Amino acid sequence: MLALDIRNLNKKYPSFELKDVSFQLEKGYIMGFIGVNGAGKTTTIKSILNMTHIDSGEVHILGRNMNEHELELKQDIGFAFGGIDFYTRSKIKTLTETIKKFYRNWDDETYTYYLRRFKLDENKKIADLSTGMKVKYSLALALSHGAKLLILDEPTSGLDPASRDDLLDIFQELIVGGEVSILFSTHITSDLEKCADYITFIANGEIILSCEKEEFKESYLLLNGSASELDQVKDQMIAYKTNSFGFTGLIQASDFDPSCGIKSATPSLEDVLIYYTKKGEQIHG
Ligand SMILES: Nc1ncnc2c1ncn2[C@@H]1O[C@H](COP(=O)(O)OP(=O)(O)OP(=O)(O)O)[C@@H](O)[C@H]1O
Repeated sequence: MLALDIRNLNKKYPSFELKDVSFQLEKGYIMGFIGVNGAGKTTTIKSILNMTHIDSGEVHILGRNMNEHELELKQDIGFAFGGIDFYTRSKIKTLTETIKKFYRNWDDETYTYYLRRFKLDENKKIADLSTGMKVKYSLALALSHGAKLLILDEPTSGLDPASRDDLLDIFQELIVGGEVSILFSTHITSDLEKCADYITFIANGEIILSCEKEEFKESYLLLNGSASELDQVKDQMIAYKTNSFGFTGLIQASDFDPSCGIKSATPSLEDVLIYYTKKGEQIHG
């Protein structure tokens, strides 16, 4: 069963456009949503959650149409956009009392567990929390009402390395059993190396590739060659940089003929992001 099924989302801003965005997330898995600044991650996430008007397209969550079943579905979705920046003069305790009333399956025990795990003091005011603490508080809320689908926009970006590692452990704990699915956007590719099952990559409002993580990496090759070998592959490469030894660049695996003798290796996710960003340009290293 699909936890998330997004079909042909289109949305136009004056200077940006989501173009036919489609991807699917199988129930019980973690999907990392990657792309550079301004690629359209937040716009896609807001479109999924009906927080922005879309021009066309359909979103199905846990088998139901989001437009037709938004209120029920929001009970099953935990979402977080960075930290909380409203009711900043309230204490955590007071804000939680208000928010929990919206959720049928709110669980005080789970909430207390995450407050402890994130070392959050309920008596602190929102305004007095650090950026990372605000992120942790919004995650504690998202995790405490039995959500079956978590949609998190850059959940790890304000966190220190130990907290980030802990959060990735929590993600992995949550999907055990196959009932919970997670979509999270990030720039931190090491987070994805650690815990994503699937990768969806967006650039300029278009989905470039959405598939299982290893398949994603194997779709590309990192080439290392001498200056004289560059001419053989230059036109097929996504991007490359030259140095005193020759060149390094990214190519679609299907565009590469291994018999040409140029050294190739599977790239890291970071390599794919970096070179794709420079698509069409030549980087002088
Ligand atoms: N309300 C809006 N009105 C007009 N343009 C917008 C609006 N919201 C976003 N945009 C534009 O849409 C583009 C995509 O923005 P979006 O926030 O979706 O990117 P992102 O991939 O989440 O980037 P980042 O990694 O920086 O958060 C940007 O060029 C942005 O300026």
